[in-house]
Amino acid sequence: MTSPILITGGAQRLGLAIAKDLIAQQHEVIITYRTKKPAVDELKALGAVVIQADFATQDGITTLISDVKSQTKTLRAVIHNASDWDQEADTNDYNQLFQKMMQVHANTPYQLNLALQNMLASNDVVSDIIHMTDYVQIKGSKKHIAYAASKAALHNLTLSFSALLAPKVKVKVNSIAPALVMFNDHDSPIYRAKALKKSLLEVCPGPQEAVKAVNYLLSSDYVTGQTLHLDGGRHLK
Ligand SMILES: NC(=O)C1=CN([C@@H]2O[C@H](COP(=O)(O)OP(=O)(O)OC[C@H]3O[C@@H](n4cnc5c(N)ncnc54)[C@H](OP(=O)(O)O)[C@@H]3O)[C@@H](O)[C@H]2O)C=CC1
Ligand SMILES: Nc1nc2c(c(=O)[nH]1)N=C([C@H](O)[C@@H](O)CO)CN2
Repeated sequence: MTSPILITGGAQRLGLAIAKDLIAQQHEVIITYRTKKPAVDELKALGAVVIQADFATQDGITTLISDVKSQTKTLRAVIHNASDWDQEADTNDYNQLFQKMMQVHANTPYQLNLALQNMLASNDVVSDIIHMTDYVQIKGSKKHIAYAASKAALHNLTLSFSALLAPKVKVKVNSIAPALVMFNDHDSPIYRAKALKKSLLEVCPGPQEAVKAVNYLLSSDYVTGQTLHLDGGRHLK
């Protein structure tokens, strides 16, 4: 019996690339999406289960948990990918910004992991939780302060849940910490040139770099409580 892999925020960019790759490997995939996009119908046509969910509210989290439980009794993995990259310059309501960042990047993975842990434990073989964090978990970010703090909190969940879910239940829990992996369409040429210079390799690898990292962690029998840094050597520059 194969158990599905749950990916939050799977309707675009890294989450979509990961979902398509896992479907191509014959995994059952469940994705959540906040805003309906053509990719949602594309994934459904490929056999994925697609669930609309906005984690901004407690009801959104609670409903998603219930929806997943109505879909399956077991899980092979949960990939916490859903994220907003918000910055302080875009608001003067810092309380709302901080709450929003913590809600999507820390509170949601925290509650989903606790609610779904038994489904992960019921999988025939070892299972995985993957937290998509960020390079800035180790150094902060002066332009995305609340975002960086929430990603650091998410990484701390990796440490706590890896200890909680082993050895009694065999669930590996790891962070994937990208730096610049995929530009946004609106990124200007000046921004792109500046961002590339921040790493040693000075490249933007694209979403397949995250796909490869996910597949490595899923294939591992011994990595847990770790961070896979996808940063092009930025930490040494
Ligand atoms: N791209 C990169 O270079 C980097 C990415 N990362 C991390 O990797 C992961 C994937 O990155 P990327 O693909 O660029 O992510 P995106 O910015 O494309 O966001 C992924 C999805 O998250 C969804 N989402 C945002 N907020 C919520 C919410 N409250 N409830 C439900 N869904 C929500 C978005 O939905 P909607 O479509 O409705 O907006 C979006 O589709 C993220 O966690 C990101 O922080 C880290 C460093 C670099
Ligand atoms: N949810 C998102 N988080 C992040 C994104 C993104 O597009 N969506 N992008 C980045 C940058 O690539 C940054 O790592 C380099 O400038 C960070 N987080």
